[in-house]
Amino acid sequence: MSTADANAHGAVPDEAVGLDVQDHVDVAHYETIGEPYVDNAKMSARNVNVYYADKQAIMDVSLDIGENEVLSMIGPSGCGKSTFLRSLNRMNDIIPICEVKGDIRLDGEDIYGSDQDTVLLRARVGMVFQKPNPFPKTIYENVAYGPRIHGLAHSKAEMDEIVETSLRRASLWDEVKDVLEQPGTGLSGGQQQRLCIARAIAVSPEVILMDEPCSALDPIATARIEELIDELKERFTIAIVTHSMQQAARVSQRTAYFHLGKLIEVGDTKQIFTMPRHELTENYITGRFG
Ligand SMILES: Nc1ncnc2c1ncn2[C@@H]1O[C@H](COP(=O)(O)OP(=O)(O)OP(=O)(O)O)[C@@H](O)[C@H]1O
Repeated sequence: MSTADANAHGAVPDEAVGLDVQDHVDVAHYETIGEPYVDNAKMSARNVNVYYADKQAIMDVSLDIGENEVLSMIGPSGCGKSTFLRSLNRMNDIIPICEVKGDIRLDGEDIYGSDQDTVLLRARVGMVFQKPNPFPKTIYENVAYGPRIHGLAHSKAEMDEIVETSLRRASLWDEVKDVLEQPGTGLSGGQQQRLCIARAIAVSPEVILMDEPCSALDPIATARIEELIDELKERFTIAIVTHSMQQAARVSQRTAYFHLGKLIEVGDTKQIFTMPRHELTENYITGRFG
């Protein structure tokens, strides 16, 4: 029996599953259960290890994100979901003590290669954060900023077109088309988050990373973002970190469960939530810890 099978069949000690003792599970040698790889990978991570100085936050994670899929990443607080997500567009580079090891590819191209331009990479792999963070500029300028620095528009008409298309795709155009010169910060929280999504879309990304994009929003604003995610996957590949299992179940096709820096289980979202194979996954989704 492999380590993975042993884990799946209850080799995790009983005392490892309580609310207060999850930190004591020694996950370092666990193998991922499920299928981390897909045929149509847009991004692929292999043997990724991430450190903050001496502390290891991600342990040997291998995972694909399939083209035009929504992959959700779930797990207890501190399990490394955001750290892994940030590795996918080199946002961790801005944390001096953070070191990423392993291989991460976008369309087969090594994103940590010495010739990679991180500004261009972050346009191709955009990010939406937990707290809506519009620039202190007009609604129009929030969306136009990225296309301008990347030279994507050659005239005012072209820029107008990009701004309108991005706001339409972010499902915000009808609400703001008459107030484009007003500050983005004056919008409601949900509108601000859709503005941030429009800003990410405006530079024509291929992948959008979302780090708990709804955690600061009310249920109605959350529902709108979830609908939007469903529409966006027609054009983009999306990876989302969420604390809401209902949200993961609603928006994603595949779900990855992390625990103490390890990718414990990954698979079809329905299977993860109805028939988890690993005891740690089951304990988390049934609310025994998290
Ligand atoms: N900038 C940092 N410096 C040092 N340690 C960090 C830093 N960011 C995260 N960590 C540590 O790395 C580990 C993983 O953190 P991370 O934020 O990735 O987890 P998470 O699963 O996203 O947590 P949460 O659900 O609470 O947001 C934690 O132990 C955390 O304390």
